[in-house]
Amino acid sequence: MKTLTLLGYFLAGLAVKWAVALWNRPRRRYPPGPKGLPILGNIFNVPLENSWLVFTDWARQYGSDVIHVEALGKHICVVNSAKAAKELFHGRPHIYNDKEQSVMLLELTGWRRAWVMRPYDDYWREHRRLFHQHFRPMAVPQYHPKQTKAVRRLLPLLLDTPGDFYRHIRYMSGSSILDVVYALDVRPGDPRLKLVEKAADTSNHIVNAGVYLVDIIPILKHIPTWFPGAQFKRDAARYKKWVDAMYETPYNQFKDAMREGKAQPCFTAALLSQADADTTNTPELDEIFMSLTGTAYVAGSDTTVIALTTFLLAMVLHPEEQAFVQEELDRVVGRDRLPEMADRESLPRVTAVMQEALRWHSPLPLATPHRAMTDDEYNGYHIPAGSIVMGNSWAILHDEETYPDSYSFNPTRFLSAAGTLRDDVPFPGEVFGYGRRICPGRYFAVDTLFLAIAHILAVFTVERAVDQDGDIIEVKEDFTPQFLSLPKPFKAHFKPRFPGVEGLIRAAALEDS
Ligand code: HEM
Repeated sequence: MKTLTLLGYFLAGLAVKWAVALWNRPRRRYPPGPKGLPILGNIFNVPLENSWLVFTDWARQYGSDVIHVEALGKHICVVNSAKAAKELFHGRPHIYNDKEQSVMLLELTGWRRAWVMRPYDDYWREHRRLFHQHFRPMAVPQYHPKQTKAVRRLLPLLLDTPGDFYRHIRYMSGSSILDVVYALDVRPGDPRLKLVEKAADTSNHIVNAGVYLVDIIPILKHIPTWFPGAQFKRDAARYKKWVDAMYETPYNQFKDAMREGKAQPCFTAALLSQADADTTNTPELDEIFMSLTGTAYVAGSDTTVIALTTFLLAMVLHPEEQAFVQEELDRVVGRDRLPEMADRESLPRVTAVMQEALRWHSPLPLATPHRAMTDDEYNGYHIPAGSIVMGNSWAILHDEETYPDSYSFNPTRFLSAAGTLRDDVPFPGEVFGYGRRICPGRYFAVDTLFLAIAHILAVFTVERAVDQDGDIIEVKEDFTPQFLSLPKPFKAHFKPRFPGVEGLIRAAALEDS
């Protein structure tokens, strides 16, 4: 008992010392933001939902494109303009390309292999270099046949069970990545697809859950799983099994197939054959390759699904924009065949609608948080080393000067009077993040989106569904408020556009199987 009392005094003493040190630390001129409480800072101001909207309002209210809040000694800076994002993330790469290290994600749940979260160091550089070789603009056309196949397999699913469109799109996006990465030909419901979906869901769950106490007090990672309040450790242990299996199982299966001479060309095959024959079996190299291949699925699948679901919501809400794109598809592609990648130059309206869907509501409105590696100054304000620095893509893509009437869904903003793509309205690149950490899968993603949008609008009109009584089911512009933000569930109907659609769809799906 006496020991416990002494321990109590000791901990209380430590807490007071920490609080006094925090209170007495030198005051710096941070970027403006809401005034916080002593010690606790802005802990009660930091928005947990739709934070991009709150940060956008603060930027206006405080008249600064970079704003600052502090919670329990942690500094958070939010960059709300394209100019500041360019200057900081792109212009000062040695400062702003690091990532915050989460104990929950990286140490407890097996996500250490997700190099999207790795620090800005040589290990990350090696991943980035290898990934870029296979996903740069010159490399991605090799994937077009597989992407086209996946999109053409989506069409009969939408025709037969349109009500399940979200599940079908998830299948299309996931299966195309598994095909490109491991040459896996998966059908809906395939256990290999289920495995990666289940593992990927854990990262969404953790990220959307907000802050874990163990990330604030890392020593908690040592408490035993049976301890009261250690639910996070029990969850982490469960997640780790799935996450490890997601990284290891398809990769090891592919290596087995390669040994048996049955491997098909894909990203994993290219990595393995590129490696020096003597070193292919080193555990270090296997770790890097597993990290590269598994992360492609996690980073690329759900983001693409969200972008496509957002596009579908926009089509249901704006039938006139849909008809505008369909007029182009009928004129360029006709009704005797399906669109192809080669049609892209002649389909600027399809590209415009894709860009507008990404701009209107990006899947990651705050991209992913970066971390300042050293102290810095911006516009006379101090940004301390260790700050979390977020690019507010939502604010940048709703800047009225660049995108007038920015809340409206208006694909023609990207088109000239002659109907070509304008080069004075920027591609909404902030959707893919910032600086050296900008999404390296973006060229592949844009190709998938183009193909999917062109195919869907060529054969279907996406419209409001009707209920059992024949009444139209209304749809609202409503998105989930967390980090990965997608349209809240809505109903849509996929109406075949012309007689003969069904034959076209089934023939193409057969051809590509
Ligand atoms: C519409 C689809 C996509 C969106 C909106 C998207 C968005 C993003 C964003 C916002 C980041 C973080 C950038 C930053 O930290 O500043 C990122 C990183 C990343 N993305 Fe994507 N992405 C998409 C598709 C893909 C695809 C298809 C792949 C793979 C084929 C991919 C692979 C990655 C990887 C590996 C990273 C980590 C890069 C690094 O840390 O250096 N993404 N993506």
